[in-house]
Amino acid sequence: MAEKIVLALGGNALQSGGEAATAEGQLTVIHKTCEYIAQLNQQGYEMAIVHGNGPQVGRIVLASETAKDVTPAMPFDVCGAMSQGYIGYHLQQGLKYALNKRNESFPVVTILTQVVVDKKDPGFKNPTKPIGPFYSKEEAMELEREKGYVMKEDSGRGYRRVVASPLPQRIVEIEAVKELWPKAIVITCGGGGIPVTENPTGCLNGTAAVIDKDFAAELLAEQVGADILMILTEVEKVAINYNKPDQKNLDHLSLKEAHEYCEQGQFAPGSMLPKVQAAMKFVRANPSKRAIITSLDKALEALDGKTGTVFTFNN
Ligand SMILES: Nc1ncnc2c1ncn2[C@@H]1O[C@H](COP(=O)(O)OP(=O)(O)O)[C@@H](O)[C@H]1O
Ligand SMILES: NC(=O)OP(=O)(O)O
Repeated sequence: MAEKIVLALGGNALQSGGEAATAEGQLTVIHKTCEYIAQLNQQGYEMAIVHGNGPQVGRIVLASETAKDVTPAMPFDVCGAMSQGYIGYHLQQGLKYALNKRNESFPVVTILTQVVVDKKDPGFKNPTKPIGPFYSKEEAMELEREKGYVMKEDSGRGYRRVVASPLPQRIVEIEAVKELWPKAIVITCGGGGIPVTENPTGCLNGTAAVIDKDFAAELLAEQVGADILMILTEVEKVAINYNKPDQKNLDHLSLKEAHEYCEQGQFAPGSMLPKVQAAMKFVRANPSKRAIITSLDKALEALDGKTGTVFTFNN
């Protein structure tokens, strides 16, 4: 039987580093990304794709705020929905092209996905999710003063606006995902899902936040019974002493080892830490399964056990 994979696509799979997040730039990068995904499809894996949206939703929010004198600014959740729509559209186009080249006519579908979060999630009081472009320290301080943004340094790459990132609790469209999965490559929970809260009558309301796509991918992987959670980012392996002379890249992490390294602060919050935590959560819930963190171009090799950092429950 085909193995089921949930793929979480990081920023570099959608946009090249440092460049402005233009639609054209994104489509060019996505075409390359889709070549790798089509290879996985060719190998017979059943896949769902979850993608990030930090740069995109940040720019949509900025554009909307800038245009507020001519048309009312869009609420944050609507900006999230717009980012799901346009990234999904690009992935559908890129995947169709890559599959056609291989004479495969597999359907590809994007599901606009809402994800329920808890109104009382502590994430609402402590913004951590970086969105939009990078700024210098001086620009960041001015934005804090002028617009009331919360700005934070992002992994040595510059300053970015940070917003609330509550944990995903429930995927509203999960039944549709399960229905479509065997018949199509499903793009779902984009940008971690459109964050909504649920009132006691079951009514859903959009909320101002950006859910972490690695945590949403993990929740999805659990709910569809995926065999593998694969988190694709810029680095081939997770490291300890990252960016230091004694950096050590890791081939394998048991739950216990990963926990110890987290305690030591080896993984940067807002970048590698949520990926490691998502991988740990998946293997804790599925002790016989594995999670992998690697780069997009190494995905196939990592599935063959040749590279990447593999997380398992035990050693
Ligand atoms: N311990 C670590 N091991 C490897 N990479 C790390 C580590 N700590 C921080 N990083 C950085 O985290 C980045 C991944 O986070 P990020 O760029 O936010 O993810 P995404 O690909 O989802 O956009 C890596 O490219 C690397 O620069
Ligand atoms: N929503 C989200 O996690 O986006 P990034 O992967 O771009 O941070």
